[in-house]
Amino acid sequence: MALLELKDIQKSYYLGKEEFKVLKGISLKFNHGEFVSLLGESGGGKSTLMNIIGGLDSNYQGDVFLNGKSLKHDTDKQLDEYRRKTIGFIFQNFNLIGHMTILGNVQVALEMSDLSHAEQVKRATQLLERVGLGEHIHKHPNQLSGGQKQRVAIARALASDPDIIIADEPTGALDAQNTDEILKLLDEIASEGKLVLTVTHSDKVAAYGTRVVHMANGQIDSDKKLRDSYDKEPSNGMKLHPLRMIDTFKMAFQQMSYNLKRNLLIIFGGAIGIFSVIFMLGLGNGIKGYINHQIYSQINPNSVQVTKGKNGSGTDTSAMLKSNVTDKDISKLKDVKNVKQVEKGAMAVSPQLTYNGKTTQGQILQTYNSTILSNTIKQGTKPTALNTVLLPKSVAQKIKSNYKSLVGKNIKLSFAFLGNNGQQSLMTKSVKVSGIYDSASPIISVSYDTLKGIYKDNKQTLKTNFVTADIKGGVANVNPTQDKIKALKSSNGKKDFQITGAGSIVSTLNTYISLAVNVLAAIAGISLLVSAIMIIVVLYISVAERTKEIGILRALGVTKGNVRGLFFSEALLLGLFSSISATIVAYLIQWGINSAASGAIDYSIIQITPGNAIFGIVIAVIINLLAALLPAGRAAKLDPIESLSAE
Ligand SMILES: Nc1ncnc2c1ncn2[C@@H]1O[C@H](COP(=O)(O)OP(=O)(O)OP(=O)(O)O)[C@@H](O)[C@H]1O
Repeated sequence: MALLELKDIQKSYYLGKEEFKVLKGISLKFNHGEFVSLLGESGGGKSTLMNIIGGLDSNYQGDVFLNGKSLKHDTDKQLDEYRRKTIGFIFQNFNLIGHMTILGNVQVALEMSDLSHAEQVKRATQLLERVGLGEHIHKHPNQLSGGQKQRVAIARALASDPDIIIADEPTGALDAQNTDEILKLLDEIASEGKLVLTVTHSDKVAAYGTRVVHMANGQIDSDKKLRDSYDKEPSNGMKLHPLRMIDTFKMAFQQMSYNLKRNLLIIFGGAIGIFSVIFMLGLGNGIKGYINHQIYSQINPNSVQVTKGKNGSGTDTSAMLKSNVTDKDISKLKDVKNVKQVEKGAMAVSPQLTYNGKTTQGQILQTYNSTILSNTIKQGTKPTALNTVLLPKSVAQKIKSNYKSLVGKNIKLSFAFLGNNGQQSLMTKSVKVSGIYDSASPIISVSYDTLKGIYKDNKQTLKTNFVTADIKGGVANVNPTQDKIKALKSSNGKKDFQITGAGSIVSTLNTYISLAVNVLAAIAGISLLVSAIMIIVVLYISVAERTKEIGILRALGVTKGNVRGLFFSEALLLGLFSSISATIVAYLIQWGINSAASGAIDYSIIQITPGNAIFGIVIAVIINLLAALLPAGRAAKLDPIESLSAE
């Protein structure tokens, strides 16, 4: 059985609907150890035939058999494997990869083998030594002469130990001396049992082989044996596979370092967008944290006020005044998970304080509860004793400039109330100042029993306008518990428990801050869109620049998927580098700003969480991979023959 057999190969090119028949029925058989020269007029279809034999072109009629097995119905992947294992290409214009050293150019074919990196380097070096380039292995192709370049191409073609070497005008660009040396090498390769197929215009080259095949008019018009072919079986070849992911990463990294300046600029551009997003999120955390810190240093976050009635939300006091929380409601609230205790509360509006003939108006009179932090009481104590009052500092100052001395003094407290008969009248009581607390909210506070007593004195009953629920555990429990309370049905069977007081304002405030921060981060995110477009453009340019390289890699048996992977790896690396550098810079700037601001505010105003950094990195990688979709797809679809002929 012949190593390679062509049966009635026909091939036409079409210009519009017009058919140009190039190959009109070629049948040939080739064996191991042959050095065949294919001669014929220019444009006669020699390269076309070689592309078919080499598995670069599968669009033809007739059949090619390798060891009796037809290639005709092979899939793209099988043809990739065929090129990888069976074919070694040598081109007239060398087709070396410019950004790799010549060692790299040979080694790239071995990346698809099972050899370790050290073994690959060893084999590539040996092959380069064999073609006489042992001293030049670290040079780049542009530092070599034409003859030297062609010897690199020969070493590369031999790297994967293929059975067939296809050399399309291997000496076309060389002088006489180099031609002789290359021919000698090709003959040596045939003598090792490989089939060497050369396309040539030169009779001298043709005379060097074991057989000359001549083509005319798309057919074989002569097939002459010049001497015996070499009677040697070739070695078993090596185990080969498509590029592995790590290899595509390595190649993408090499390519990036070759175009270092350009890639650094792209990384910088991408990093600006990621930095803005991470930094905005960190600033948002800081501002939210700072505001909460300020508020929670004055009120107890784990204590929430609950009232009843649709309009009782927020600080709507008139609605709160009408609200009446029943004992049944209170027992329901006590049953809510994480509610530690429930305190009754009541309130009145427009309280007046008279001391030494001087009257001051306050805003709200409220029963003392745990929303007031005891550490904000700077003078005196809580108003737990009957008929005592706790004053906010702002109100106390209005009564007496030396407000601290008010503690222990008796003061007249009066406030309006809506009587049982619907009439508004005034209640008055002399109370003792128990203490003064430091708060932004001007609430005058007495105990529930004190207020109840005043009502009783006036023959009125005190309604429980609200209750204070103490929530167990950390601040994190507050919001979920508030939600559970809001979802409860009250004694009238409706869902009308409301959260009031500062706690509800804090959570509303937090929602607004988060919203504002997310809007800012989204605006910063627009720069990510710009960087995505930049990546698309850069990768398209990269595909255009590397068209020839893609052709070379495909000829070596690199699959379409590998080519796609190369560009995805490049995009992924760009995304990782830009987002990691953006994260580092964001943390550095956070450190700088927080240290600089530490004198003015005792709080870290920028708080980038690990979650923010991971979010930035993941977003960058996703955006870059999405941006790579089109260019990578385009690169994978490139036709290897057209790519090889790209300038
Ligand atoms: N992609 C293509 N589309 C259309 N026509 C093509 C294409 N490739 C080759 N041809 C035509 O097919 C014919 C054979 O080309 P081919 O390159 O195989 O010839 P050749 O014998 O190798 O020529 P040369 O000795 O000059 O290299 C030429 O007329 C060429 O113009």
